[in-house]
Amino acid sequence: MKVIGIVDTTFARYDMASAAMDELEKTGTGFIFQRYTVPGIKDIPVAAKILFEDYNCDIVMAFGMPGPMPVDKISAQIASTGIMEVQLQEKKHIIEVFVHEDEAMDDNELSWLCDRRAREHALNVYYLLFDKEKLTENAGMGLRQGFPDKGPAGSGHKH
Ligand SMILES: Cc1nc2c(=O)[nH]c(=O)nc-2n(C[C@H](O)[C@H](O)[C@H](O)CO)c1C
Repeated sequence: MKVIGIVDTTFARYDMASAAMDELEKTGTGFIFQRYTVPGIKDIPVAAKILFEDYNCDIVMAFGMPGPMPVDKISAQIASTGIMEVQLQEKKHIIEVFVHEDEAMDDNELSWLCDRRAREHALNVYYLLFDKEKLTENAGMGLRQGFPDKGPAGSGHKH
């Protein structure tokens, strides 16, 4: 039985964690969740570390929403750096699912984007845990989580 850690924030304006857990439950079995909600993105790294060390998580999904102000962008950079550090310390993945509030033009698009990105990254987590070859099949395919995929570049050059 694998343990999937879920960290999310009260700062975010959409419940991405519930969307991801719903998607994972539709996709397969063989895992349980440990959820840990913190105030904001800078609180995520230590929450993820606690989930790995005290709750035996095998992988963590980290959901956060940086706001639109320069101070929020700096907070996102700090949070990401901390998340990287925890991944290297623990030798385990943290899939960072951040939606910047200014990626969307209005609240409707924001909620749509959050839901899509959370669900698509939930599938990535499932594959990382149970079916790694599935991701290799899609290597170089220009996949995006949320907005439409970009697809592979060109068709002329083959290795
Ligand atoms: C400026 C700022 N911006 C954000 C943000 O854009 N998104 C977010 O989730 N949290 C933000 N926070 C809160 C911090 O991440 C953190 O929760 C507090 O500093 C308490 O440790 C802060 C302080």
